[in-house]
Amino acid sequence: MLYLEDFTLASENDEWDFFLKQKSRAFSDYYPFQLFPDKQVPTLQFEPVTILYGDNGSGKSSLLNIIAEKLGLTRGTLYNRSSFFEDYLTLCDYTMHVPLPEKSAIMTSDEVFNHMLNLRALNQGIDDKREDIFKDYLDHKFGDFHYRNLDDYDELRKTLEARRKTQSRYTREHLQKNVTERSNGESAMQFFAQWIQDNQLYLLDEPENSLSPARQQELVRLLADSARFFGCQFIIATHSPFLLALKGAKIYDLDTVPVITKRWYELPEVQVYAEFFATNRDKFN
Ligand SMILES: Nc1ncnc2c1ncn2[C@@H]1O[C@H](COP(=O)(O)OP(=O)(O)OP(=O)(O)O)[C@@H](O)[C@H]1O
Repeated sequence: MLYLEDFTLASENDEWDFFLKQKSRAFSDYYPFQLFPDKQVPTLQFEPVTILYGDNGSGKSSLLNIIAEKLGLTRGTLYNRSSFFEDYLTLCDYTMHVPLPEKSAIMTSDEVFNHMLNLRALNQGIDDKREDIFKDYLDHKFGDFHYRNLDDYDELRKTLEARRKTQSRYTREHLQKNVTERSNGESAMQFFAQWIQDNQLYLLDEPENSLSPARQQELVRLLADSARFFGCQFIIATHSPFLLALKGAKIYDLDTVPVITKRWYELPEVQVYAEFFATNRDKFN
């Protein structure tokens, strides 16, 4: 599905005009101004899956964030805009094919990381509570309790229960189970599987982070199916050879001047992997 048809960054002339109108010159950092003119980025024409490729610092994340902020996409963590970000956005333009679905969002590694921290905090809370329940069990099992009147009924009930049950059974029955423990990669994959909904536009910034090669391939299947069968559009910044090889994806190479589209096997990073495995082929026999 196509929601966002194209996106045009501020032109070099727009950037110059903007600076000529500035009264103050007291800034040393004009980000994201001055990042893209030298790269000669054309109007980006999107497909159901479009990938932004480039070396570290080539501007993939910046481009994703500019698109996300211009479109007003939802994001799970705060984005710290620089002083000139808003001015820059006014100089960008885009075409929507159909109105933007309302749950469309950008996802960066911060969101995945937060998800993992939340799971851990939840389990930590449960673990802390377990200590309280252990203590409660021992107090009731071995405490010197005397029933006096109806106000003590609750304590009596707990005392009888503690004397009847083993510590582990008592704890189990009073405690919510820990959220299933997962590795970082498993949690990240679970996050994507839960987070991606039908018929939305998603911008993903290096979603391969913390995923093993096998899980990256699982993510590729999820993204391919979501785009093909469930009405999603994706714009992805990535270094992952598996994601770069996503079937039918259009890839913009931000390292080439002017920026052009390439096939996945033409990309230098993919060729590095190919050469490495070709050089070491004898070790696999
Ligand atoms: N908030 C910011 N303020 C100033 N400069 C920034 C800011 N964010 C990024 N930059 C600069 O913009 C350039 C592009 O960075 P960006 O993070 O977009 O690259 P990237 O291609 O996503 O890199 P990577 O693959 O390492 O994630 C870099 O030189 C970076 O230092």
